Amino acid sequence: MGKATIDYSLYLVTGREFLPPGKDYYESLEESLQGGVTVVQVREKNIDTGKFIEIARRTKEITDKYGVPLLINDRIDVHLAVGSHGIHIGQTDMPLPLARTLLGPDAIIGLSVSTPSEAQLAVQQGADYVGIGPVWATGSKDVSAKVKLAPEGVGRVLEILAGTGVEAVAIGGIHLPNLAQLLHGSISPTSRNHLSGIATISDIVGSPTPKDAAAALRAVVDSFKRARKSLGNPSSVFSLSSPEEPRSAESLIRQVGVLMEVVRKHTPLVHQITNNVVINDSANATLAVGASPIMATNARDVADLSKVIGALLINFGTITDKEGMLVAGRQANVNRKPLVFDPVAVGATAYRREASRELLSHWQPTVIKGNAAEIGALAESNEVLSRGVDSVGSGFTDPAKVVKALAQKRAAVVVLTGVEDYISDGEIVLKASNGHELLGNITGSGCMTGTLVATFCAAARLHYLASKEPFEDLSQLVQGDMLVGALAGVLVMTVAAEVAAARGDVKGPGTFRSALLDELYNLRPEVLAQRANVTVVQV
Ligand SMILES: Cc1ncc(COP(=O)(O)OP(=O)(O)O)c(N)n1
Ligand SMILES: Cc1ncsc1CCOP(=O)(O)O
Repeated sequence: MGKATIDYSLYLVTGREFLPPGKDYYESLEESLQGGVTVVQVREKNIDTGKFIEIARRTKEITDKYGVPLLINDRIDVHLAVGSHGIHIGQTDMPLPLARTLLGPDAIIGLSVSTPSEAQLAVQQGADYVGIGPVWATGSKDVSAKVKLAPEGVGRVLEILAGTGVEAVAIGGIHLPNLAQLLHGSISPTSRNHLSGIATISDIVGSPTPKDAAAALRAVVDSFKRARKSLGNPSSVFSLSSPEEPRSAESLIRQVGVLMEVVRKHTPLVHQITNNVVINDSANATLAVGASPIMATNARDVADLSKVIGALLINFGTITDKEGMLVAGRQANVNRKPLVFDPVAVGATAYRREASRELLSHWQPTVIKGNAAEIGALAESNEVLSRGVDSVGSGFTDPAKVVKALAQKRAAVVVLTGVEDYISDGEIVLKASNGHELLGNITGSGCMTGTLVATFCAAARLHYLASKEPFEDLSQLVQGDMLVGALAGVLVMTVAAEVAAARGDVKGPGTFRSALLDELYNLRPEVLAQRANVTVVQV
């Protein structure tokens, strides 16, 4: 019959034990197919062969009715007995070459992989597709001994598969609220390969309304795939929001001016979970540029807030409320609000490294902002070390390359602060050379920059939504040009600092600190445009 062509967009793995009480398996299956499931795998772990064959046979009658391919978990005999399209096997099941010999070239054979080397072998051995996982913890299978890949780990596997023709679905703990994070965060850093779809048990099987559950997941996956296809293969995840103008330094500076006006006109609410040292200065900086700060940290508070805020800043300088950070960030993704992550001193302790890993596997940041030591730690470079919250040494040999690579790896805009600031969305790199050395003499100036980046990312989103038909990409985590938002935060802070430092009444850090607040308040787009020193760096 020839090999089936499979659309892997929404892959249902069955699990009768997860059905809601009273829900019939076949009824649930049929509803999920009506909702848009594109491929089904019958997975039965503790069942007699006769019963397995019976379930697979009846399942096939239903999948055939909807023209959806059927695969069988592990069991070649059941596959042969019911004439399904193929099998899915794991690393400890029958070896793939042997399964291929037994089944012939036309059978679909999928293999579970967790690492790039397993993916490499899957390609060599002729797998048709791979199931990459577990992405997150799940109640549907005991994966306690397995590394949870998170979107970034899925991306590392996708890198290996690029150009091989082997398709990939991710599996494990995938639900509607983390789906967009997974799809975007797993785009592979260099080749920009992406998932063909997602596999799930409980999100569909556990639902009392599987048709709706499947339709909701399918809409996000379809939307993501459509957007990736229509854009070719852009290296910036934010290119999905198609920049308004060519990205020259002049046009970007002009757009920063527009965002300054947007903030003053719309006063976005900027939710900040930040450290004890800078709460007051950050709130005042937000007010000074015309936005409104809210500094809630409690997990019970932050979910409701997410619907009304313009953007979220998560600065983990004193990591007092990690639960609040986890919930707020996830909600920002769900509500498609910009999320700025400031991983203060992330390289300084094992606890911080672990906390950052946990946060970044739980949500997808829009912007990551840090000094050289922090960016170095996230980029896994040991070129720059930290001493407490500060960087030591003279910085990266090639900072532009580091920010661009990290932006690609993390599918986020990356801002590296220092004497010169570097900003990249993974496509272009900007160098901004404003600021004043007095910024280094007041505590929290880096944190305030993070605050302003969040503020202007909120403005970038508002500007986008007001100026165009919002594009219908349900999988897109944010709408608007976040590169411009990040640049605006950096420029407003550093240009205001220059103006403040030049004032006759500024005698040192104390007077500078108050003058800075005044100049943030007084700064106008024309002055910013005159002083902004931005260049596009070729990498
Ligand atoms: C699509 C998909 N991906 C991964 C798995 C897991 O398969 P395996 O590793 O063989 O584990 P069990 O399913 O047998 O517990 C899968 N079933 N489907
Ligand atoms: C079979 C399997 N393999 C890796 S995780 C997993 C379970 C996926 O179930 P859920 O979608 O409910 O997390």
